[in-house]
Amino acid sequence: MTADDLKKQAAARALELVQPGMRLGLGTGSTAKHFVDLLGERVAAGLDVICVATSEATQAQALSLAIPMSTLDETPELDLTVDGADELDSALRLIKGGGAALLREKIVAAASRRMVVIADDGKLVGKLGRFPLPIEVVPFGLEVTRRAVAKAIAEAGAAGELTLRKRPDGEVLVTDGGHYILDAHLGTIDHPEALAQALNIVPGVVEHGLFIGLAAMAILAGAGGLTILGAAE
Ligand SMILES: O=C(CO)[C@H](O)[C@H](O)COP(=O)(O)O
Repeated sequence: MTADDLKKQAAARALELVQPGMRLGLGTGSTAKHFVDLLGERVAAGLDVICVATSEATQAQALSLAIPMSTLDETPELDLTVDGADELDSALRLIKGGGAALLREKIVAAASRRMVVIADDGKLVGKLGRFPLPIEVVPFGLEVTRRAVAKAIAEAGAAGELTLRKRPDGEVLVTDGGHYILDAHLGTIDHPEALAQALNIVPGVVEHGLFIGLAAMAILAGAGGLTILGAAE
């Protein structure tokens, strides 16, 4: 079974949580893409839902499948958001933003009664930090912000290189919100809450990829089947 098959299995299990009439947040990335594809099939078969996307890419995918789309301004309270993650631990603390959508992903997750993570079980780690932590920053004053981010990371007891994310063609990546991303290569994050708080107050930091206290459940697919973390309902 391929990693993509596992992602699809997790997405299919998450689809079972969707009820008619629900207001849904749609995540971003290759795993969330499976969920949106499967949801599109259910919508084509008559399921009534209204959705908000976490990225322009997901918005385009959902519209191509004729999924009814809204905005957070029109639909500020969501019942369920289903999204992928780059890493998670057993306390359902996440690193997100590998697909550069962390800002909208966090806003949508926070507007949802319930956030469910779907992933292959290779994303589950004992300690967060192997995946570089994405930190979204405004382009203005980048070097000043980079130094302040480095200081905040050190104060939270972590250390590692900060790299400005580039696109495959070598140009600086610009997010849907018009910002840059600094990836913090930390190796391990011993104190995720402290790091999140330290980053929250750096001027120029728009958002960071530590999602703490947002996910209520994770559906992890592995060779041995599905593992559910958190509250199943
Ligand atoms: O946070 C994200 C995008 O910003 C994604 O959810 C995360 O990168 C996981 O992606 P994938 O399902 O492709 O592994």
